[in-house]
Formats: sequence, structure tokens, C-alpha cells
Amino acid sequence: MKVLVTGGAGFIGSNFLNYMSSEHPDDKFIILDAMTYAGNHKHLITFRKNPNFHFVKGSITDRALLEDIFKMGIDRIVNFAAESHVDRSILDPDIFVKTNILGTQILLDTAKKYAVERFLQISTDEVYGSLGETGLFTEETPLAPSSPYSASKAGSDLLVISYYQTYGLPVTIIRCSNNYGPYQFPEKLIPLVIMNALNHKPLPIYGDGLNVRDWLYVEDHCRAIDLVMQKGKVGSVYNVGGNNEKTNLQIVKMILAELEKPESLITFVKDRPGHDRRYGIDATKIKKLGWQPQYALEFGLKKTIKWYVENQGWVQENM
Ligand SMILES: Cc1cn([C@H]2C[C@H](O)[C@@H](COP(=O)(O)OP(=O)(O)O[C@H]3O[C@H](CO)[C@@H](O)[C@H](O)[C@H]3O)O2)c(=O)[nH]c1=O
Repeated sequence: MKVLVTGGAGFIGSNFLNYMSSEHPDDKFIILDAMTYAGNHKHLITFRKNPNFHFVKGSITDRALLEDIFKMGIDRIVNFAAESHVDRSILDPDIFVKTNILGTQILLDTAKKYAVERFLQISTDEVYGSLGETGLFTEETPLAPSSPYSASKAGSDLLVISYYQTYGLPVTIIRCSNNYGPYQFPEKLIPLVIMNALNHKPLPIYGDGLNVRDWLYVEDHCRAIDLVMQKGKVGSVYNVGGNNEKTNLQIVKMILAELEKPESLITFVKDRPGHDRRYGIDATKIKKLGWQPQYALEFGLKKTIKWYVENQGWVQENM
């Protein structure tokens, strides 16, 4: 099996490659990554050592490059390539539209031309917008994105579905809740808080700190992607979530307790514009395929903190 993994040097993509190379040692992986600020050069060393990996630097918006890659013969595609940080999308939406919407469309078009066996789109629960105090996102929840980032992901999801409806491209979409784990760029809440706390810097908490996110250890997400690639229904969407809803303040306090750092580092700052209040996932559909998260939040968080403590110097210099 030859799998094209776009965005493979990013946080979830690189964890996925790590997982797949041990679960499916006979598969071949073509890794396409634009190596933006979030692409991790450390992975390239690992990629080059693995005879089953072939790395190509470039963007999913580059049609000619995609043509060259598809000529190598691709069975499946997992599309992780995306700009993913909400705050950056508020400051500079252009690149989000270019990579997430246009890039996905060019990738879909090339996949159609070369008749791939499966196109798996890695999306996000943010496409559903915000929940009130109760209820969960199901796969039928209408799309109502709030930020330029989530709107660009919703746009790419709609294009993916349109390629299924119009051209019969065998697509499947995964919409996952907030991931955490090793190699996450320290602009996202959990790694930012760990790194700031280690350096005794203030921890910026937006608004009242009571926004709720559903946290999932990245390896659990990788296992879900693998399963959906094997057993997921073509034309379907699968929600993935950890059933670990916490307010941002709860998460930050858990990290401070583990690091034995004072809560006085918590600093309330101006809220993010259009800040979604709560995300919560109904993962019944993927559970019916046989998926279950294996990491309890407390355990996954400890493991993540340990990784950042052990790699603190490297993270500071390279991420
Ligand atoms: C960076 C930062 C974040 N926050 C808050 C905003 C959110 O309520 C929460 C998590 O923020 P972020 O880590 O930026 O993640 P969030 O906006 O939820 O989006 C993440 O999770 C999504 C899945 O739900 C992914 O699609 C996105 O790519 C990923 O960035 O923490 C703070 O209070 N202070 C901060 O400095």
C-alpha cells in the first residue's frame, strides 16, 4: 500500500507516521510537507532513516508537483496539510483560504485524475461552531464555523463531499476535537502553557477561562484515522473525541499542579474575537467501528508534560 501523507511533518501528521510505521511496517509513505513554521525539521532526519518513507518538500497548492507525486503511484491519501491556528487566521486569513480551501481542491482534483482508492480528509470539530452548556456535535450537526480558520476547514470539507457527489471520488472525513501530545507547536494552549510555566512566564488565558474543549491524546486520533482508512464508509463523516471536556482553567491548573508551579502565573487577557464557548463530541459512529480512546486525560497530560520537560531546550530552539 502506498499512502500519500500531506502535512506529514506537522503535529498530528508526524505522530500519525510514527504510529503507522510501527502498525503497518510494509506500507510505503510519501510525505508531502511545505515546511512552514509548524513543519518539524527533526522529523526529516527520522523520515530519511526510514526506507519506507519518501519525503517531498512542497505545497498541496502546487499542481505540477502533485502530478509528479501521483505518477509514483498512490493508493490512498491522508490530507493533514492545513494552516491550523485560530489566532493566526484572525490576523491573516489569506493563507488559510489558499492552503485549506484551494490546496484541498487541487489535491482532490489530482486524486480524481489518478483514481486513488481512498481520500481521507482530516478536519476538525470547529466546523460545527459553538455549543451551549448542553448537547454534543454529531455528524449531522449543521456547519456553522466562527473563525476564518474553521470557515476554511468547513469550505474544504464541502469540496471533499462535492468530489464524492459529483465525481464519485471515494472520500471520507474525520472531524476530531482538540488534540494534545508531543511535537505540538507551542502556540496551542497545552504546549504554550507547559513551556511558559517551565520558564516561569505568565500564562495568557483568554476571557474568563471557562471555554470548554474536549481533549484527545494524539495517538488515539492516529488510531482512529487508521481504523477509518480500513473500515470507514466512503462518503461518510466520522466525529472523533475524547469525552474529556474541560474548561481552559481546569486544564491550566492540571498542568501547573503536575509541574509544581504557582497558579499566580495565570494571567487573564482580552478574549479571542469570535471565541467558541464549548466543543463536545458525540463519537458513537466511530465507536461502532470499534474505536475507543485509550488514554485517560490525566495520563496523556502527564506523558505530554514529561515530553516537553525532557525536550525543553530543543523545543525552545526549534519550535
Ligand atoms: C493559545 C491560547 C488559547 N487559549 C484558549 C482558546 C481556546 O478556548 C483554548 C484552546 O485554544 P487553542 O489551543 O488555540 O485551540 P482551539 O482554538 O480550540 O483549536 C484547536 O483545536 C481544534 C479542534 O477543536 C483544531 O481544529 C485547531 O487546529 C486547534 O488549534 O484555549 C487561551 O486561553 N490562551 C492562549 O494563549
